[in-house]
Amino acid sequence: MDLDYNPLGHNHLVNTINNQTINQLFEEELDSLFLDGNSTRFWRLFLDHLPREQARSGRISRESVEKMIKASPLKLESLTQPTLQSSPESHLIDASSSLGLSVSNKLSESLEMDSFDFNSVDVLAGVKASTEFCPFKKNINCNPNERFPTFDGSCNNLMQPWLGKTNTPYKRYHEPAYDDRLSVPRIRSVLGGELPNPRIISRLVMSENSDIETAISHITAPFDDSGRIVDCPCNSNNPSCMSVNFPSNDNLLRMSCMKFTRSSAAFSSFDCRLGHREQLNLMTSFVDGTHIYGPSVSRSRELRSFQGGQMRSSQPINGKQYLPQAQDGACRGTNNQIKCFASGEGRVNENLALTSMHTIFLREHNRIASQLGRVNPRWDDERLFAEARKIVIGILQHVVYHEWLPIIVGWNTAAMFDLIPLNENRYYNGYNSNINPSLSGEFASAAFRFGHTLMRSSFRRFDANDRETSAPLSLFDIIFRPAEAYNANAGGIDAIVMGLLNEPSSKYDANLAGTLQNRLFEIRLGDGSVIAVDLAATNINRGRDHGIPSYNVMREKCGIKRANSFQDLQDTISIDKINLLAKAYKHVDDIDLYPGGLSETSVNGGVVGPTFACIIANQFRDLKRGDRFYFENGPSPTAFTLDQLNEIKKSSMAKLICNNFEINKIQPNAFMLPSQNLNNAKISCNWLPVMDLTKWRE
Ligand code: HEM
Ligand SMILES: [Ca+2]
Repeated sequence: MDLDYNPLGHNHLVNTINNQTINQLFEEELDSLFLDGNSTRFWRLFLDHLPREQARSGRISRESVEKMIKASPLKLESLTQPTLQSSPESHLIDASSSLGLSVSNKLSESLEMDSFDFNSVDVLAGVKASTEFCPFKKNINCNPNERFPTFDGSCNNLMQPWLGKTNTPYKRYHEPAYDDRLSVPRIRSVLGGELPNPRIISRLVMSENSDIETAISHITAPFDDSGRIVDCPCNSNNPSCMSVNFPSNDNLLRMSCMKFTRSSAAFSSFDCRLGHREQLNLMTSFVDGTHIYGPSVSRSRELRSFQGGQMRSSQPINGKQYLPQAQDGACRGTNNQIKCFASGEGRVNENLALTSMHTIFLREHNRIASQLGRVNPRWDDERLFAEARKIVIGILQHVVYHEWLPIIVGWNTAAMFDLIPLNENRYYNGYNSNINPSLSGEFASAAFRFGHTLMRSSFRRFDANDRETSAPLSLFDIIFRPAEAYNANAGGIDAIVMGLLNEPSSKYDANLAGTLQNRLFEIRLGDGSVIAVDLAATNINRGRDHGIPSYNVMREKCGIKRANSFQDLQDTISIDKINLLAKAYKHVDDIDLYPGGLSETSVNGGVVGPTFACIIANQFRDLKRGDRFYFENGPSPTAFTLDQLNEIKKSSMAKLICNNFEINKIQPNAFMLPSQNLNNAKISCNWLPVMDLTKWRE
């Protein structure tokens, strides 16, 4: 089922609202919003930094604004994503977008709109904030012949160069479900009263169960995406805070409440139309290796060695190539001896399994750059780096579309959604500049978080000959704790990768590992009290914060019959799980998308259930058709030659691991467990096709 949502329907009524009125409203809101003197000044400084037609008196430089931001009383560090720092740019967008939301509220009041009437939100969407209050930079100059994608994703789409760029709003597959249609989180039950507390849902529906998948290797789990959060104290009245109260009899996590900060606000469109609150994607949306190379030119430069096209690396144990060590330690329990790792993505130390995925791609980049250097001895560092990056992005896309997605959404869905790469000697001609490649809220805030249920609570480690090197690691011990990467006797990162290959993932279900539900980012205080995060409750709360539609709404959007009762869910959810949902929720329409989707039975031949498969498949189709640099595109001056494309199509996750680890035998499909029968039995690495880089000789 194709998902489509166009927020701009009826905007003829807007003609009554002219630019001057809008500007005046923005000015008034600016003055009234931040009553205490300091913050008024603070936000004014932000807004002064916006592109203005008339210079404001007392205007200050960008550097001063950045200094102000650094010194600001806002705490940028977040509890749930300690390494994600918001940039001045995203603060700016938050500030002006919040202003836009207040103006939207004022306008709907003054025009006596009924904010529950969908048309009135449409009317707002027809009104644009004037450029001085619109933070998105629109005058991006692109070079259409540039062969390499930008680091921040801009200029991928030459007609709308900001599509898919860092610091741009998410899109939606369905209209948002905010309680006031604009920005108030979805917390109202359809029966009146409040939706059930996310922690209670988490405990009733999502508590740990240790079932494992029988076919899927643990290596499916560590793929990650984007986002941001600011810190928020419990029970705060600040409208940005949405703490989750904990029941006093909670025996798994004794805490009065879980802190939770709403994601920053963003205008939902680049021309800053008023209307619903949107969220901001800090990373590019494309499958473009941002996690390897960083989301900006400056970050990419920090990660490069500037010799032979190589990325910086370290060799802490046994001469093995590791990610470079980070200067600042955001890792828990880190002291001077135990260094965190650095990569293109702040969350690289989140857990060691994720760190190990980053390590695979770092090694592959450097291996390819070295080989290219031998093929083209005249290429300088810059050229080698850029070409190796382009190849690595191609390999990443090939692995994701050819091997990984068909396992996640099932081969049939993948084929139906045009996700499967073509056979060799053919270019793909499905690129369409009208497709918006941005990530959708339903995808990022619910469906793609399915990975959380695949995480197991322990990780075994093996050497190249499948002998266990050391005792298993607990998930708890590897979250922001890189110490075991440096344990040479246990085989370091390499042994963790071998473990992921040989061990099943946790089952696809509504249950999350106990560490994720009750002990994530746990801090024990001197007085014996505990602060921790429940990731299940967080995901539910995040969905409400973002106005993500309920499970039933998205089910229907995906072409599955809308359920009128809990019993009606039987077409996608087994009875025992329906019973759990019915215990937690009063009405079938109340079920949040995240636990609803995770309760579904997996699609045939896939991991996720039908609703998440639909959201994920739509998203990856948009990411393919909307990506001018999608590796199979061509022929064009920016594309691979057919010979080169054929080489990229030889790549596989298994070969990536063979290329970069001491390993003799591996299952050809690394995302599936090795089998005894011929399907996926381990074979010698030498039997896997080898990419021939001489096809890049110039
Ligand atoms: C030990 C493993 C993992 C941990 C500890 C972890 C933790 C987290 C946390 C704390 C958040 C932010 C929640 C919020 O405040 O809204 C998050 C978001 C997310 N996670 Fe994970 N995660 C893990 C693995 C995964 C995996 C394997 C996947 C996917 C395959 C995944 C996909 C996502 C996505 C898509 C988001 C939303 C990002 C955004 O839009 O901001 N995570 N995760
Ligand atoms: Ca599970």
